[in-house]
Amino acid sequence: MKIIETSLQDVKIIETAVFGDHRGFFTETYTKDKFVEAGITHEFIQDNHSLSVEPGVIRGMHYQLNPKAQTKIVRATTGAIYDVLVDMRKGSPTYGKWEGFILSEFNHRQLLVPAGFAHGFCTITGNVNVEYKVDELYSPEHDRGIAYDDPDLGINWPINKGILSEKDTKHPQLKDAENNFIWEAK
Ligand SMILES: Cc1cn([C@H]2C[C@H](O)[C@@H](COP(=O)(O)OP(=O)(O)O[C@H]3O[C@@H](C)C(=O)[C@@H](O)[C@H]3O)O2)c(=O)[nH]c1=O
Repeated sequence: MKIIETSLQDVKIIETAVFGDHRGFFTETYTKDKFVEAGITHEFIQDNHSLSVEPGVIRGMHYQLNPKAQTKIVRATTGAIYDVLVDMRKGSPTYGKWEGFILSEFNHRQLLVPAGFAHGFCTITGNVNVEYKVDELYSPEHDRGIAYDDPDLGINWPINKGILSEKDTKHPQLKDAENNFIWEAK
């Protein structure tokens, strides 16, 4: 298993060994011992799965407030997404910064999204299945978002006009968002 650091503090790309043959491939997507050895020690207690039918669907930018903040491990099992994270942790060296990552059925990459990051993605193909593990249960009372098109963030999405849920058209900018995250050095 390979761990690749990113420009965002504590965000990591995970590459598991993929064994291809004439039938297709096999990979262990989550193996507790290997992940713990790589420093990913969270207890993942819920698995999520979404389907986005069209290219250009944007879901985001989502987070849950403490004490229900979630660490996530995200992957695309069909199609491809441009997955974006924003560091919302006050005091973090990368506070207010964003980075985008291609996650696809072809690169098998998974992304570790630490608690305190807003997370969202844009589908760049049709029929995109995204699956992710979380270490806190869904809590509608703690569920929050920031605007995917916040001009202060300037996220460079791969499309001009996304297909969004009604909820996702109404999020505040980062500067006006409810935010109780503090970065802690490891
Ligand atoms: C996230 C979630 C939603 N739901 C319900 C609430 C709602 O009726 C329906 C659809 O919810 P949403 O519109 O929030 O789904 P979606 O926009 O796909 O939300 C997801 O977006 C990505 C980017 C994330 O990072 C996730 O954590 C999550 O916020 O599913 C659950 O029951 N459990 C969950 O864990």
